[in-house]
Amino acid sequence: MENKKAILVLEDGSYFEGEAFGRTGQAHGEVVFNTCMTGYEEVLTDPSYKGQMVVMTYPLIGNYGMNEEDVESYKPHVEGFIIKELCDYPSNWRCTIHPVQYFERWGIMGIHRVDTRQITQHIRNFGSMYGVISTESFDVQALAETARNIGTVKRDLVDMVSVKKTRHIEGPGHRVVVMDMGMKENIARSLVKRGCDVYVVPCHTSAKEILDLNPEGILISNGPGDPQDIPYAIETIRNLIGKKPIMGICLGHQLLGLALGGQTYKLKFGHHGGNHPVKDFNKGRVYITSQNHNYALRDDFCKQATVTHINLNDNTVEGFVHNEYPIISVQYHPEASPGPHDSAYMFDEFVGMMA
Ligand SMILES: NC(=O)CC[C@H](N)C(=O)O
Repeated sequence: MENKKAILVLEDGSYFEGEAFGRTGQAHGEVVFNTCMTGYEEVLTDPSYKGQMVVMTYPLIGNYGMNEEDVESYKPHVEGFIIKELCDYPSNWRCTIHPVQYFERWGIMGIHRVDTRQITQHIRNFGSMYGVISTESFDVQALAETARNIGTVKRDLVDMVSVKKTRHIEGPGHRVVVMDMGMKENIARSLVKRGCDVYVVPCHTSAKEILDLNPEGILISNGPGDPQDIPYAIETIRNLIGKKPIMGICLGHQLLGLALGGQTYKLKFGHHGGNHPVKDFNKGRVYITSQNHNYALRDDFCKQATVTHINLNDNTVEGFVHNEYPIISVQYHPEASPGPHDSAYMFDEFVGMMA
């Protein structure tokens, strides 16, 4: 692999020099760190990372290559990938493409041979921040200025990753409409595995159009960005509450909370990884969960719902149920991918609500 110099500059002026892989030029986004030890294919292709550059804390990435089955979307969505060491010679019987070729094919910028522990500690201490990866300019002050400006540009990230037209995955069981806010494919797979007849609809679909599909349940998916930036989705969900069983996952969970009158806030550096302990009060058990979010619901979020799950690391809200209607919602990822499968029971509960 050709050794081309690259630099990562954060908005506060701190910088890290390393080597480029994939596309060259410049890439920018919010820099977050992910603590998964495996699962880089799922991380790269999770649409919730739109607008973000991910630092992997695990030091060796790419050792099992890439394949077409473990992805969460047909293409990568990270804006940039920041790693300690990219494996030159991946080895796995399922590997169909080398990570470097994958990055080149999709025009994604990567930087490796940087001290990912130092970057992670910096973000832990000072919070997630915007950053720029560059192979063409090494002017730290100018790049830091560019990074600071990124945060001020508002974009509808959800609209950028949601399906453009309704997708139908036929099944013999309950009809579920998934509001696609940036759905990870394993949500669809988890429903299909349970026999559901799945309609994945674009984020701008109205409540009436959703109800016209005659669903037995509605699932609001994960997705990128700040939930408060998409008032149209909150309005749609408000018009669905009480009409059908609903399940919210991650961004979907935050939007449901907002539709019920709750409030969201931004965490210092978010939860991104496959090792977050969550207590389920109803079951009296602790599950290790897969997580990827920067925002959270306040714990006093509304009177109509009850908090059912909390994160044991920082006591933030991880799930709730509605006090009157069949609505369940979790901040973490019951579909895992990557991460532990402890929480797949949430999909069984959703199917149970529809039965
Ligand atoms: N994975 C998700 O759905 C993330 C939700 C939201 N974008 C957040 O960062 O909190």
